[in-house]
Amino acid sequence: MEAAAADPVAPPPPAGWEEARSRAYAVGRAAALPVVTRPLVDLDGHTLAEPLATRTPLPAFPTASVDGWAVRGTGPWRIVGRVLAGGVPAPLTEDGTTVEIATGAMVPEGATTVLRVEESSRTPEGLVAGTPRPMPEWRLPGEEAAAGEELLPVGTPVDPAVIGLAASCGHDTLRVRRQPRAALLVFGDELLTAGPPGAGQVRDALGPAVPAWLRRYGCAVRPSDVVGPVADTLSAHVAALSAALTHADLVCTTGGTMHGPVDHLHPALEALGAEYVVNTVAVRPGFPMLLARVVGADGRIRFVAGLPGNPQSAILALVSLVAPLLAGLAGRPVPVLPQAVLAEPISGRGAFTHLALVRLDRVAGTVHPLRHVGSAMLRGLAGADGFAVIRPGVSGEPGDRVSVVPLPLLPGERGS
Ligand SMILES: Nc1nc2c(c(=O)[nH]1)N[C@H]1C(S)=C(S)[C@@H](COP(=O)(O)OP(=O)(O)OC[C@H]3O[C@@H](n4cnc5c(N)ncnc54)[C@H](O)[C@@H]3O)O[C@H]1N2
Ligand code: MOO
Repeated sequence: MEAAAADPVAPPPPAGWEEARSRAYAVGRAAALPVVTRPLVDLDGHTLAEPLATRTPLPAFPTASVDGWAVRGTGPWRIVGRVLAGGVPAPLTEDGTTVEIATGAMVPEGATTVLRVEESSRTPEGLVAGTPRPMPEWRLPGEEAAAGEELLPVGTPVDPAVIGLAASCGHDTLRVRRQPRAALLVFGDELLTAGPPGAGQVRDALGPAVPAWLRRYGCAVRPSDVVGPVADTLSAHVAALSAALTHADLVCTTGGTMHGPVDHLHPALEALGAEYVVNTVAVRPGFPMLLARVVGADGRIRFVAGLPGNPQSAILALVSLVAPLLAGLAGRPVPVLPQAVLAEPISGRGAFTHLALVRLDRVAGTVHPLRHVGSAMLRGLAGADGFAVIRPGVSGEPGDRVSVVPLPLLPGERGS
């Protein structure tokens, strides 16, 4: 029997959507960005490259938690001084004495308790009287953390809460992964870059939008890193990609992912010696999305994410492939998708995963499919919180728990 000859033009089978995400994360993790030292003010959005440990016990000294009187022995007490926050007080050496103390001040050695100012009174002789509460009114050293204790693991995203904690632990700088640098090349020289569409021309909707999404995923994108429309020739595509790859860790491209007469992305990747990580994904919409890896002459690894030209499909490729890639590059854990309950049916897409635009009802914890969700449309996306994942072979029924791929929205957007 003769073996069937391989069809030289047959496309590779598409990767499953989950598999594509795992591969994108794994190649990013294997090429994690270099570790740098940054001052606290520049840390927001970075990722810890070392565990966050406290340099001292927290608190570092016995700290009064109320304004009042640090007393020794039983009262009434004779006033021998005052302790304000910021210094080391002299010890209280004699029973029956007290010092006035401010919240946050170091409790003097020898003090037996602290009496709240509003629960104290003065005797006619000018002594302090009152009944201290049974619970201590000061914080003990190490109550929150012991010296050297690890508070957050490697891979933790740095947010304002983490920055505040790092400062309270005595850090001036932290070791973090360098922020990824991204570039965008818009393919399709028929696109309009200003004014209303018409007469066969559409506005470039991705050149203005994709950099903003990339910044929300933590990338640095300079205005000069956004280039296009690139001329519809192979040489222009190769030149634009080569230039962008010299400084970007990730180059996103839009359009040209298929094999039409002016689709030059695949031949350009071949010319650059890129290897596919993912070449088409069994997902609707967004099927032609791709991710490729380019190893430079210097050994540095860069990535090209090919976002399909249909605008909603391009964003779908961002949330599907680029988000896990960036998590890997930053050394973060695999992104875990939140779940929600479907409020209305959503059809399946046969053997493909269906990513359906949904709005989240934050009170009910349900997701609702939107209208105007064609892959060439952006109207649905502008009201969406993310995409419900309808797995291959099934349809989504009301009451089903489904994973939701979130859009990287900020607080206050979509009414949250
Ligand atoms: N024979 C086939 N043709 C197509 C298939 C297929 O399976 N067989 N798949 C379709 C799917 S699905 C998609 S998605 C697109 C992907 O095409 P490309 O990535 O090659 O993109 P283009 O052909 O350049 O453009 C597609 C579409 O999107 C518009 N576009 C492109 N860039 C932008 C932009 N920056 N802003 C707004 N709109 C943009 C462009 O005008 C086209 O209408 O291929 C299908 N074809
Ligand atoms: O996958 Mo295309 O993105 O369906 O329009």
